[in-house]
Amino acid sequence: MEGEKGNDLSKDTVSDKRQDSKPVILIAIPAGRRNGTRSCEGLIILHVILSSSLFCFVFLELERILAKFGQDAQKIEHSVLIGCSDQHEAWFALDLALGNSHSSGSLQKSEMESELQGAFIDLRKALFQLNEKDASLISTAQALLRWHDCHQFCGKSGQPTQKNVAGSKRVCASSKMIYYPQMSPVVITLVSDGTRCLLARQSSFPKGMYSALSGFCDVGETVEESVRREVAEEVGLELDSLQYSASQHWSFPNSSLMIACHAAVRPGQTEIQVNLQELETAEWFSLEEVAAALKKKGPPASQQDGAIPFWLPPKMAIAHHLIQEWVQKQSSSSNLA
Ligand SMILES: NC(=O)C1=CN([C@@H]2O[C@H](COP(=O)(O)OP(=O)(O)OC[C@H]3O[C@@H](n4cnc5c(N)ncnc54)[C@H](O)[C@@H]3O)[C@@H](O)[C@H]2O)C=CC1
Ligand SMILES: [Mg+2]
Repeated sequence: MEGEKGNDLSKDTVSDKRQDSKPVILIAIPAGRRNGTRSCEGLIILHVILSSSLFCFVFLELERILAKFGQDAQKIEHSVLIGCSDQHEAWFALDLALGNSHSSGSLQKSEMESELQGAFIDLRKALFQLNEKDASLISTAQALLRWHDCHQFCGKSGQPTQKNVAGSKRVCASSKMIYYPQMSPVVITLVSDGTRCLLARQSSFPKGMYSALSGFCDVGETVEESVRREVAEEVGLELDSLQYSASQHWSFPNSSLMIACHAAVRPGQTEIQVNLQELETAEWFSLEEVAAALKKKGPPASQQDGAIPFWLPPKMAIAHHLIQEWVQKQSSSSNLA
């Protein structure tokens, strides 16, 4: 799919531009998994075609499909604006609310798949297959749709809230409260001692995968304070310096703004105390080890003794970007020496 999201198309006026030919991306959030808690992680499924690009429908086609499955075309009003093309063609996303074979009155996943001649796949897997632009659209779509699903009632009056047409907010007519989609800021930090970098594993990570240290920002903290606290909490290190690198929207567990930083400890102050409540392990790795791991694509096969060699997060994760940046910086400074 071509085009940028975030073009100059006002979210509140886009309703007038929504016409029959506008594309819609279909998303299915299974019933029982719609509560927005950590257990939702990785369970959202999306429709992607095998050629690794997003599969979109125009409204008329979608109306026909919904009618075929006995669904009201009004369901399309639940769609949310997720971006637009260079030609100012608006893109919307719709949660199909698919049921399983035991739920009645909802669209059935398998029947929908045969009608669409495609397959719903896990969000994490979809993100691996798509290009950067499409992956970003899909994660925006999932985050917005899940936010709407979890904010149908006003926290003050208890009354139902109403979505605006674009889906950029919800309003309570009774209390006049306006709710906007939320993101949680998360810091992710690659700590270096000058020659090695510190990588850690959480028990929930795939076997053998190590990443940079991460953690949610607390209310009232600056990014710098969060980085220093998280590193101290998770591995007991005091940081000497830190530097911002990049940021990324991340769909898991809900909607996070990942803020990536490089950090350094003073030489000789490298002894770590791993907080085993948060991490499974943390270790210092040399440039050679990290550079070799970066060259591997995806999880390596297990060795004869069953052990999985150390590997790093995939390209689409900001952790990968941080690690790659560190390797480049270290390699160029060792070439200069
Ligand atoms: N894109 C990437 O490269 C990476 C992304 N991440 C993401 O960063 C997130 C945070 O990293 P962790 O080390 O797990 O954080 P963490 O070290 O702060 O620990 C997670 C715990 O923080 C608590 N918490 C506080 N505020 C929360 C909030 N707003 N939402 C959910 N839980 C909250 C919960 O008890 C949760 O179990 C992960 O869920 C992961 O998906 C982590 C590493 C790499
Ligand atoms: Mg953490």
